[in-house]
Amino acid sequence: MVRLGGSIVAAIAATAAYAHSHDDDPAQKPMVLNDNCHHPSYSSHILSKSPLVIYLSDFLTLEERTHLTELTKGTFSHSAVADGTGAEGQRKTRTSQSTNVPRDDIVRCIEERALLFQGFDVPRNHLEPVQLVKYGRGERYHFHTDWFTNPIHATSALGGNRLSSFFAYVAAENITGGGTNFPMLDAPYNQKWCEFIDCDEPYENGVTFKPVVGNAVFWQNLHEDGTGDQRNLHAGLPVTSGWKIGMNIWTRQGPLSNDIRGPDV
Ligand SMILES: O=C(O)CCC(=O)C(=O)O
Ligand SMILES: [Fe+2]
Repeated sequence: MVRLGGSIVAAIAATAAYAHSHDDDPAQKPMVLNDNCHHPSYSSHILSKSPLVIYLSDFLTLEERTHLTELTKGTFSHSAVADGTGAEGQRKTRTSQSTNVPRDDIVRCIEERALLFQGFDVPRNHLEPVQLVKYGRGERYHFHTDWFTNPIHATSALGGNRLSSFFAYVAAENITGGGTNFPMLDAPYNQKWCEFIDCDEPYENGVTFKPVVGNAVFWQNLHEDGTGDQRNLHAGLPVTSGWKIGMNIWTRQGPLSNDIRGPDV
């Protein structure tokens, strides 16, 4: 294992439970993509180095966004939250609707982009099914971390915990509100960020990413030793008018079974 910086011992301890061989499992082999998978030339801007948070502009093309929206029409249902608070609690915490996206060529192409962004060492079966989340007026997702605090959701059979998250803005219409707020991040100084971040928020509210369609936020959920990083606590702020659709791509520490990942279509 080659590691740049960080503690090798901690890194080995964190990944040992998820050791994998690239040779025998077809799901670990590089994806075979059709000729239509062209990655857009998106830009990356580091927002925070610790925790690692990177803003990606033009991460999704217009064609991909249209396709994702068409593909999932009529399939949304009330979003689940894995915190064991019971159905009523779930409804209050996360009032959005969500759906898993069938993995066709275009979705595989987006998955490949998310994997390549993370280097060359993340096998594709570490990705959860791509999820879309839709919010109408008044809907929100209260403060949470994407990594699971309850170990029953992070067993090795479930691929361990969520190492990283991409949250992309797929669609929005007449939207006010609906930003993604990270209260523990320091707001950056340069005015150029105001294109992507709500610069009207008071400094003590942290960073609120505006729902700019096509763009995405990437962040690391876990520390090097595999424990959860509380600093990436975040919320989908209430949509005050209009609606938005976002996309989650979550990478687990280890492989997920085909049952969980679902079929290629
Ligand atoms: O809607 C947002 O802005 C954030 C959604 C989110 O954090 C999630 O789905 O885990
Ligand atoms: Fe989240």
